[in-house]
Amino acid sequence: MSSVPVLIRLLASSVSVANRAGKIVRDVMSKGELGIVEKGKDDYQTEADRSAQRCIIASLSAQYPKINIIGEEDGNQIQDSNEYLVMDSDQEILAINCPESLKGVEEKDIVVWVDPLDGTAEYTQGALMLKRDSWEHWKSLLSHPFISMKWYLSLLQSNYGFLEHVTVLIGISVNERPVAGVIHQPYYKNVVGSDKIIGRTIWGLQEVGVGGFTLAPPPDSLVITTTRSHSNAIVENALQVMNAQQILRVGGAGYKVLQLLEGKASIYVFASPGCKKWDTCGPEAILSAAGGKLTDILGNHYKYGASESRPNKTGVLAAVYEDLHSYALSRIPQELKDELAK
Ligand SMILES: Nc1ncnc2c1ncn2[C@@H]1O[C@H](COP(=O)(O)O)[C@@H](O)[C@H]1OP(=O)(O)O
Ligand SMILES: [Mg+2]
Ligand SMILES: [Mg+2]
Ligand SMILES: [Mg+2]
Repeated sequence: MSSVPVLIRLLASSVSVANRAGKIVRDVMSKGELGIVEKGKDDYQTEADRSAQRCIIASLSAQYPKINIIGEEDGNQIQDSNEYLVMDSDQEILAINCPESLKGVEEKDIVVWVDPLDGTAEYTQGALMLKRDSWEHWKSLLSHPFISMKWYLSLLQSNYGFLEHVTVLIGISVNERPVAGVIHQPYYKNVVGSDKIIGRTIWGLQEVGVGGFTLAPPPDSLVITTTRSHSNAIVENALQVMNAQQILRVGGAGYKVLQLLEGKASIYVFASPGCKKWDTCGPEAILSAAGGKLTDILGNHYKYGASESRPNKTGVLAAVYEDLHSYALSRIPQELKDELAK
């Protein structure tokens, strides 16, 4: 076991712990007590964000004490409880042949960025639907004098779908660059034979490739994926200049990169400082392992060293093909770049 290079062991542990974190996310939702805390404008934290982060950080730091692990949520890193410790490792990942360039990486060279729940806005909005799932409740809402049939149906349809946008993100960086990552989707539904399976885990490793899903080419027409809960005038301006056939507005950085990987969207455009290093490290690692590119709106790569500032101040621009990324970059007006870089 110890002959397996630390980077491979860490990725194998990250896959296992992300699965467990996804179960925590679902369990908090089923219990119905979300414990929502407002951190800032349009910025929330729930019990699922806190518990999933405790699980990931406690488990990884117990096994890799010298790695620098940085999580989105504050104040819950140190816990005595062993309740959340996950010491399993994904066997498929453990069997991977480590690329020569990563064999010599030591714990002290690694920075891990953890987003225990990406898409918190969508998670809390999805809860609205699940919590009140009794038919009696929905029937009484329908007869309410101020609720129209149209509003009622759109609420019913949309809120369930939001939960699919939720992901757990673990990004592994070495020398400031993301080299491996995990995106776990706790509410992904799949049917295999007669079994219904909930949740899936996508991984990527530099020079090796990606797994846990089927990589697909981008759509024939230009489809943008972007924020649905953190828009503003500059974000909209950057979308308009792309000349796209379709704009998909979905939650979470992880989910949007998944849409690129699965051929549902051609480019991810977000001209705003809202995303942080833990939002992009894992997704960027997977996207680049698949041959794609994630940068800021100016076309520069973010750095993932432990001392880097957390916000991705100059936005996100990503695609699974280099030429799509270059096209998108060429459409962004200089004034918009200047405005974000200010
Ligand atoms: N203004 C913002 N404030 C807080 N978090 C943001 C903001 N904008 C983006 N994010 C984070 O980036 C992710 C992707 O953004 P969006 O869904 O708007 O495209 C969000 O799910 C959220 O991560 P998180 O849910 O982990 O807090
Ligand atoms: Mg958050
Ligand atoms: Mg996030
Ligand atoms: Mg988060």
